[in-house]
Amino acid sequence: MLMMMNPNEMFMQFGSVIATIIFMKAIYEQYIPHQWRDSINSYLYRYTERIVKIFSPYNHISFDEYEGGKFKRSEAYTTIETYLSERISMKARGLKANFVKDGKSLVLGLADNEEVTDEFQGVKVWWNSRKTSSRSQTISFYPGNDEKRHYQLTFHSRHKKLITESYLTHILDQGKEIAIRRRQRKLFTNVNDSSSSYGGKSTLWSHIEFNHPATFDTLAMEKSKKQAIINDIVRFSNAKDYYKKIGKPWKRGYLLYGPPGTGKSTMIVVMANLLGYDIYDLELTAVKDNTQLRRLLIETSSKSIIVIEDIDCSLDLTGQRSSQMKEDKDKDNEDGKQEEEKDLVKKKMKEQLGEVKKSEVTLSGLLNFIDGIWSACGEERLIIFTTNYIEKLDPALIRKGRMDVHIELSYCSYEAFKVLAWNYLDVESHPLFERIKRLLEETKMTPADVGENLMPKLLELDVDACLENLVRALEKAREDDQLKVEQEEKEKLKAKVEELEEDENKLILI
Ligand SMILES: Nc1ncnc2c1ncn2[C@@H]1O[C@H](COP(=O)(O)OP(=O)(O)OP(=O)(O)O)[C@@H](O)[C@H]1O
Ligand SMILES: [Mg+2]
Repeated sequence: MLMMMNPNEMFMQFGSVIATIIFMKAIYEQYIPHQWRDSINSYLYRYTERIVKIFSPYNHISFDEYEGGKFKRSEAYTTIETYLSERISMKARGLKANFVKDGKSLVLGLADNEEVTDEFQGVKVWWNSRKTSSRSQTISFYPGNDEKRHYQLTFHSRHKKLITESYLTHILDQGKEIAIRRRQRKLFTNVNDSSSSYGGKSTLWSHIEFNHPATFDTLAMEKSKKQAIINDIVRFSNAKDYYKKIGKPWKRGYLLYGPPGTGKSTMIVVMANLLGYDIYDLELTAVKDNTQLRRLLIETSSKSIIVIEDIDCSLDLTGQRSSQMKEDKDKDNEDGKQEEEKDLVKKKMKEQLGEVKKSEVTLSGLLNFIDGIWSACGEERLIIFTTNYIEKLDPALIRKGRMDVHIELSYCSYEAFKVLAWNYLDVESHPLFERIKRLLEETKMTPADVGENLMPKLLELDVDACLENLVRALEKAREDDQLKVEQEEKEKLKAKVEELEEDENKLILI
């Protein structure tokens, strides 16, 4: 019939069909009560959908919001919700906003009955967020519809293998990663009685929310060295199968060493921020004994960094195995004695403050903690030691397999200074940079001190004043170094003279 009509007639016919549909819709919305319309709509939708499905070349997979009745939210649904909200909801017209757990940030997701497309290896798929409501049979405190939500994935049946074997795994992995990045991270520290509880269980760790702004971009360090560290930790965090293949626990040790104020603690923070890990700051002197040390390790969660700062003066571990080696070294290293006294004073002060209970943690307990049988409990963990004196540490403590990567954080180089100049003053070049470069080559100044000298002292930012302030500080440090060298020369000369006088006296006596 259609073939015989001329375009005008066809247009007229088409127009009258549309007018009839609009008229029927108006009658329907006018006279059918609202609460019936929902159920009629869902019946209509369900039956049309069934008919469409029979003839359609497309497959569908549904992911219900709840599994096992109404009580347990499906993990797959939550992960897909996270994936869609981060990856593709921006393409959708209808969005809804939810708070994430910490109640601080809003997350946008797909509004109900919204459709959005995604692409995977060149294949297009469609995601629908569906809400169906049915009169609830159960007695509920909140009479009304028993709303059920689900996501529906639609794809062409010729891509069934790719979607079911790769795409679904891909979005679940991505969704989990996004969730970890979004979760509120924690900073744990050990307490020596299980008074605190976490997740409803008593634990030896107490925690606070961890929000530290430092990133690898703000860390003052040579670019190549920084990139090598980033590659190493990112490779580690993606190496679950690799560690399984080589039969090793999925953990990696880092020893950060260098003078005070060179960024060891900052490095720990930027590593945790990059990987989205929690930090367990382990104060060894507060650990009663090896058993408690093992318990602390067992209670740490995966995707975390276990930190022992200043390992050289945490416990008297170094004296337990290499006393002979230490004595030899101290003999010909006078300032070793002063350091020794300094550490002893530090420890005595802590004991007086009652901080240092007599801890019975032994070196072997610690060695096993890091790379023994116990170290295999839990996975995806970094263990980081920091120290100002690497030479004091027992070789067994820092061998490969325990401390796999040794990273020296040292005095500020010119390249590191430029990172700080950008962080503090938003400048990438300046006439004073050449002078500062030369001074940094002649003088040792830690990034902490460089940063402090760059910090604007006035309300408004005066870049020249800040850089001039740093130049003055570097020149003063250079003078102090020269004075110190002259002083040491004088000491040596004086000691030499005394030695000669002694020999002369001996000669006279003979
Ligand atoms: N390389 C760096 N990049 C950026 N900031 C740094 C760097 N090194 C030190 N700082 C700054 O100096 C301060 C001290 O740094 P940090 O605590 O990391 O030093 P540290 O090496 O851990 O010192 P210590 O050995 O005394 O514990 C921090 O506020 C940090 O912002
Ligand atoms: Mg530190």
